[in-house]
Amino acid sequence: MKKVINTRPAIDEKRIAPFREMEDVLSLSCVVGDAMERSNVMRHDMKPKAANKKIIGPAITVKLTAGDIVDCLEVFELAQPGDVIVIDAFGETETSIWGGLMSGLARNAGVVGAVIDGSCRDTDESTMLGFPITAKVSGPRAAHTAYSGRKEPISINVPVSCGGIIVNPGDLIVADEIGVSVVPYEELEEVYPIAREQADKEIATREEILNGATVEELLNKFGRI
Ligand SMILES: O=C([O-])CC(=O)C(=O)O
Ligand SMILES: [Mg+2]
Repeated sequence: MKKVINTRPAIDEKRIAPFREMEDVLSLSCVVGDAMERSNVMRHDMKPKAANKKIIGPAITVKLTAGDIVDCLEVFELAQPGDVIVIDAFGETETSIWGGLMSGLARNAGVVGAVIDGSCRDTDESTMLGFPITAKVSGPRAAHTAYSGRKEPISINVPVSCGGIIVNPGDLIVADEIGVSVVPYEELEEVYPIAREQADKEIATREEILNGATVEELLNKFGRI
């Protein structure tokens, strides 16, 4: 059975850290999407299914095979602390490829969340562990791995399609209760100052609105809402 396991190109944590420090920013996936002129925003149906907290970190990618999707048990040996596991399960909704025990293994590897274009289950377990999952759907039916023991076909650290967006290994994932934005690794340094500036403007605008500012006043001062 097909098995491709690539090594991810080295990640410069200095490019990732400023985004991690934005964890408290409200509407973060929107701010980051805006900073890329609305590109690289996943489909609306990619939503938190467990432990509703933000997921910020570089992607380790998993590509599964439509018609023969499996549990990606090998990814836990490859994931680095701080990683986000991004799984392309071809949007399959009737068979879950992630469960609560896998959340425990991911957490032990230091993984900060999973983003799945497909289905997950055992979401109560993942919430109990504080391990956030964003996925298309959730449902109880398992993949065949639990019965067959087969963990292939699988490709790890290849470009994948997730929520309608191409994700390369090392791209930055920003997921919150609203959705998921993806910053290509080579654009991190360009996108960060734009996102930070918009976040700061929004904080100031929010304050002005609480103090009763009008749309005209806000446009004059900030140039946008
Ligand atoms: O079969 C699965 O999807 C895996 C599972 O339940 C778990 O990790 O707890
Ligand atoms: Mg389970």
